[in-house]
Amino acid sequence: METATPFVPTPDDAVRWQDDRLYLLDQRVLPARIEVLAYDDAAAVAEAIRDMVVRGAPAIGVAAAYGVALAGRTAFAAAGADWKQAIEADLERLAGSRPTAVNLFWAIRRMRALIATLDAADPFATLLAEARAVHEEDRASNRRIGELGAALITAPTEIITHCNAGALATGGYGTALGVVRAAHAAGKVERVYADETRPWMQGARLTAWELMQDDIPVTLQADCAAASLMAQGRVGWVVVGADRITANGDVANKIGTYGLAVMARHHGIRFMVAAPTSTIDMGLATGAEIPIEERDPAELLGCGGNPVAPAGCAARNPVFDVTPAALVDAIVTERGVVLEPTPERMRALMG
Ligand SMILES: CSC[C@@H](O)[C@@H](O)C(=O)COP(=O)(O)O
Repeated sequence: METATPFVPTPDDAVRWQDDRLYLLDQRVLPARIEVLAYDDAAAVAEAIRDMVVRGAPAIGVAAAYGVALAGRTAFAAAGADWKQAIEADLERLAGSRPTAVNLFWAIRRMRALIATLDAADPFATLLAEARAVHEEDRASNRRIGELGAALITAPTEIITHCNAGALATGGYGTALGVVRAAHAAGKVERVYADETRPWMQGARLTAWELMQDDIPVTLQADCAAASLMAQGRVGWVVVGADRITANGDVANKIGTYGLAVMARHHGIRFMVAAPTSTIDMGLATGAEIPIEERDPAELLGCGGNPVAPAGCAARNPVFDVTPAALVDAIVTERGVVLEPTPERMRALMG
């Protein structure tokens, strides 16, 4: 992996295949630096997912699909006709990179299903075409999610969003921010409040950056400022993305989302989850079964390299939480909208 500048990236280029290489916009250093890293092998892509060079559930899935294509290229170069055995270690590496976003496992399963149909010939072109399809389909899904989500917003209003569920977090356009983009184009967004999203600051570093590039009015707030803003009565919707939605409509998303949903219900504010169906895991009955990633407490104990807590202080750093379906007003997918999700309504959506 190396730093490369073959193009000037926009938020829609967080993941890009070009010149037979995978390029990832390094989300760890935004917005201070706009840097693109180049990847030629799956092990490095798995590391990029773990280290959050690329993050956000759909973007992780898209990057993993390209990672499988790279793995196929490496496996055929090393083992020729025996490439199917040789590719396994890389598939495991990719699957082990992060535990919560189900799009990762969805993408690997889709690539595996294709692998099962292939013969001993060089698989690279076929795997790459599938990865490109995963990428294109995600972009198209987000456009549709944007339209459907914006249609639910019936009057101009202020919106709170949490973390970053924008172009950067997807194959392009965004899920929650796709809804915001479409609603803004329709004149329905008076202002977006971006929670800063401790400890990784996706709201401050990524969402504020994306929305400012689109000239969508955005105000950054500390996570703990959301309740007092809601009490002022101008916010009509909370719009967030998801990392995994279970068969009953429970939603895992960035830590702090659950609290926002509780506060939104208290204030009579509606709560929208925007996500492609690749984020829905019908194999899990409820959110209690979702593996929640715990990251290094160092992410919490320091900020930008500066300590913010006493040395030796114990800390917990779960990076996702589960919002119960009962607090969700709408799940918006490319296949349609589920209002007040129940197992029956989720089954009807997923067929
Ligand atoms: C469209 S992205 C949806 C979610 O993946 C997003 O809200 C989120 O929680 C991202 O978490 P991250 O830890 O930055 O990968």
